[in-house]
Amino acid sequence: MGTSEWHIERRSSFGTESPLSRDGGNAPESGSLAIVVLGASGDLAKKKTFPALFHLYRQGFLPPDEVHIFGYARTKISDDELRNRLHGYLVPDKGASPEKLDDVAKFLQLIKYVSGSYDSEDGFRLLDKEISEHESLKNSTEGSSRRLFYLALPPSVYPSVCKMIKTCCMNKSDLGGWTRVVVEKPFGKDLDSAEELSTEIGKLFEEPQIYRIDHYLGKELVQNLLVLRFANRFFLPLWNRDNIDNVQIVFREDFGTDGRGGYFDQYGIIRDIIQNHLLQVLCLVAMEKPISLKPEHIRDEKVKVLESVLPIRDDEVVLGQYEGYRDDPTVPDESNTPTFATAILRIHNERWEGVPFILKAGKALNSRKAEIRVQFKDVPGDIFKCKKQGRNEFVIRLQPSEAIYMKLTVKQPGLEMSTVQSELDLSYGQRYQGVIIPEAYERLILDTIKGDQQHFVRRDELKASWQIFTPLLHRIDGGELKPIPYKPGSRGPAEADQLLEKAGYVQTHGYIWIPPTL
Ligand SMILES: NC(=O)C1=CN([C@@H]2O[C@H](COP(=O)(O)OP(=O)(O)OC[C@H]3O[C@@H](n4cnc5c(N)ncnc54)[C@H](OP(=O)(O)O)[C@@H]3O)[C@@H](O)[C@H]2O)C=CC1
Ligand SMILES: O=C1O[C@H](COP(=O)(O)O)[C@@H](O)[C@H](O)[C@H]1O
Repeated sequence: MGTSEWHIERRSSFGTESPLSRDGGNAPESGSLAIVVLGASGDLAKKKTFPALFHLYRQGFLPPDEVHIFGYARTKISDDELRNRLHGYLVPDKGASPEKLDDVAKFLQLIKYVSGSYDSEDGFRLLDKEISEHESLKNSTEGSSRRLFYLALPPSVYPSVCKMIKTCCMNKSDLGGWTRVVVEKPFGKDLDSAEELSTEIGKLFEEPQIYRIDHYLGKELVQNLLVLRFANRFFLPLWNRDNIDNVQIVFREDFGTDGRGGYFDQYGIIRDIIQNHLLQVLCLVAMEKPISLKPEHIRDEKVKVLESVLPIRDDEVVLGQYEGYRDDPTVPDESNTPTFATAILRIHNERWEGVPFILKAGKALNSRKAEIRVQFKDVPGDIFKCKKQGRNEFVIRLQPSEAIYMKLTVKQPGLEMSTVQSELDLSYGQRYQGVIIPEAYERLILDTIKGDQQHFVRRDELKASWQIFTPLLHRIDGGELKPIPYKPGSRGPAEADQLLEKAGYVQTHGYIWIPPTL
């Protein structure tokens, strides 16, 4: 089965053949695989990349007779020191069984560490030597070597690191094989810098070799969006401006920048969350049906949506900054960086004309959640006076407690004929008991090994997304727009709720969805 088809991943076998996803049309799906985590000493590597690799290993996707993992960074540490640093992040479940602990030890033995700089050949030549040694030990005769470079690094070093990989570390085999690079967000700071970065990397690698990761595309319910929309008759006729009043895509965190203030202050909430994660979700909610599930067909439709977005109006933006944000010593006292933003995007096409897409993200708020909330218009000719109960809503809770629920009006059970708002609820914890939902990074790294780019951002998508936000970001950077202070632990600035109301969102009072407990 090809990776371009919708399928359930086979847990027992490693890799599937996909003519479409091969880099050079000749990529082997077995043989030695070197996974190199650059920036192995950093936060992302220890919290996400290595744990994701560990989970893949435990499920049999990284067979030890084929795979070796390399950490690379400037910090001078030994193999064992890196392993010790990672150890605590590899046993997330409390009271792990002795077998699981044994898995951790075996996995850690697959990791080797190489220290070197990001802009000189010495370190990368050493890395290449280590990879080649591993390949000569593990390469199977019929297959060929595969090299995956994961850049868990600040984007400022991407160009030099890519150049070093290209100069020193490419896959050597003439039997095919491949070299792929995974780059983390943020890809640039605005349209020009993103294009510059893309051009520099594009001179070194072909687009099928570049995997721009956006981990929201690896979340279970984000991956479910196309199925929900295009495999259900329910939604087909309703999913348009005639029935939908407004759409909210919301990200909330109940903690602040927590030790990442220095990084965050250079970017702000729009570059950190909205321009990438929330906009990717918007694409999947708003795009037309692709002609097939081939990655390029899906990505073509996403680009069309992005290119249909109208310029953002200043009066449809509310920015906020939580009180205490500037207390972080790495944040300048005069920082104008928003830690909260609500922005309305308007899609100028036949399906969505007039429907506000409200993107909202904030740090240090009163709760942690990410969701898509599709609010329908009022029922015409309402004989039940439903309006007082609230509108129909279709909500996709991305996290925590993954769920899909539909708010609808029903008869209040009992003798009286009165109406009440209730819900049809598909809560994953209850419906899929015992099913472990894979971590986004786990799924996406597996896709890079398989050569499936469906859930990665293509260069033209990236460009179109920066085109939407760059004018607004430049006005914020220039101090023309100022964030409104808000209390940590609150809903954010009250002005954001007023904007929502102005955009047509009608809040349901007296009803709250509570995730069912088992
Ligand atoms: N952390 C997170 O939760 C997330 C991070 N990301 C992205 O992933 C990438 C890595 O993030 P994260 O791990 O947090 O970053 P870190 O700041 O932890 O940096 C990773 C490693 O890069 C090296 N490094 C740091 N600063 C520099 C510099 N100025 N020049 C050269 N090397 C440097 C350090 O290794 P050494 O000094 O040993 O070489 C460090 O251990 C970034 O692009 C980030 O935006 C994306 C989503 C979430
Ligand atoms: O990319 C980022 O995402 C995290 C939130 O990810 P989640 O999967 O926990 O929702 C955010 O905290 C961080 O600021 C941002 O860089």
